[in-house]
Amino acid sequence: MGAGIDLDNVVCDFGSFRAVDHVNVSIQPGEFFSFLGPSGCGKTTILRMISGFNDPTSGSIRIGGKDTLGQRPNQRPTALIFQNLALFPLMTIWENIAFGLEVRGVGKAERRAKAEELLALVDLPGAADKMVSQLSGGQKQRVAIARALAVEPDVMLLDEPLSALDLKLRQHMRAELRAIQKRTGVTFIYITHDQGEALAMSDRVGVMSQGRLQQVADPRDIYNNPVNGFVASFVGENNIFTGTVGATASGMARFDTAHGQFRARLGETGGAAVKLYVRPEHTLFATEPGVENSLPVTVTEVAFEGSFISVHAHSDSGASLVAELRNDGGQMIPETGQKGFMTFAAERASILPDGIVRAK
Ligand SMILES: Nc1ncnc2c1ncn2[C@@H]1O[C@H](COP(=O)(O)OP(=O)(O)OP(=O)(O)O)[C@@H](O)[C@H]1O
Repeated sequence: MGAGIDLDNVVCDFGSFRAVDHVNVSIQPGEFFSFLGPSGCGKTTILRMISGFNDPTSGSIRIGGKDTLGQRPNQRPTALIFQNLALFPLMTIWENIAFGLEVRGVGKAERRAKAEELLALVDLPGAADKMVSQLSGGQKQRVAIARALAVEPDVMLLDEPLSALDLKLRQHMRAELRAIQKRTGVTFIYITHDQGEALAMSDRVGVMSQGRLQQVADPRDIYNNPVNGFVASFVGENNIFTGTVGATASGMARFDTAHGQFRARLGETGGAAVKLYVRPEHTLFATEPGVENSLPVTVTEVAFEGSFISVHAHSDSGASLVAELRNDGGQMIPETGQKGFMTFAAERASILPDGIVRAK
């Protein structure tokens, strides 16, 4: 069974630069947890601190309830997987997988048996005697995972392990990784800048910006109820309006903009500057105006994307909007140049703080 990990007010400074800024999170035993954020937001630094390759400047990290202070990487129950797999090309697959066991003095028959067991777990039965060069990118990835699992870690730390694979394989490996994690019960901590990957695989996601954890929640909540403009924009697309909050009632508010008055859900704004965010898939094109949240527009482009159709439009007041319509035959698809209305339901639109969570 996997171990839980507690990050308690963790800070990491490189000289005067603060790479990780007061991060607090408890990851549950057996959880698949992803840190998601743009390049340079501090994800790798968090992973390196958990594995023991970097020390926190302040704060503490507990693995399985034990403080890791002073523990070297090889004293921690963690295994690390990188994008660069570093498999040994001159060893067979089973020798690669059993390498960590050999280092620990485990006998050959036992090593071979363990390697076979792990190959079955990662869905590569029969590959034991092949060479690394005979495997595809996705198969090599599975071997790397089997090799990391061979030493029976309580926590697997994965640093963008799928980013070198092509799109189709990456999508397939998402499901594979998730299945392997559930089969083993090992805690997985996954870092990625790919929101689709994080949402598809994780029990919970921690979204980061500039060293700070912005929101920790399950994937649906991250997407449907982002806490601020950074999370809303990093995890998905939006139509965005600037304006000011008017009258409020039961969690909803009027929002006054240069493009008219709208009504939307009011997030935790804390007095900060706000904007209105609505997803393209919650924006509709109609020939008649709706009762509220309806903007007269002219369609500028209709892009066929396969499962959906993107309708780009300009409002008479100068706003640019996008609606994504499902290609299910149930919706009227407008043509370029057509006049009409972009509308959205108030319950699907959110007024959120514009910026990011600042350090305390
Ligand atoms: N050893 C170091 N010395 C100085 N600055 C560092 C060091 N390691 C990381 N940084 C800086 O800390 C910040 C966070 O780096 P980190 O590698 O954690 O980001 P990341 O979110 O993993 O990004 P990426 O996805 O590009 O790997 C970056 O601005 C980086 O330049």
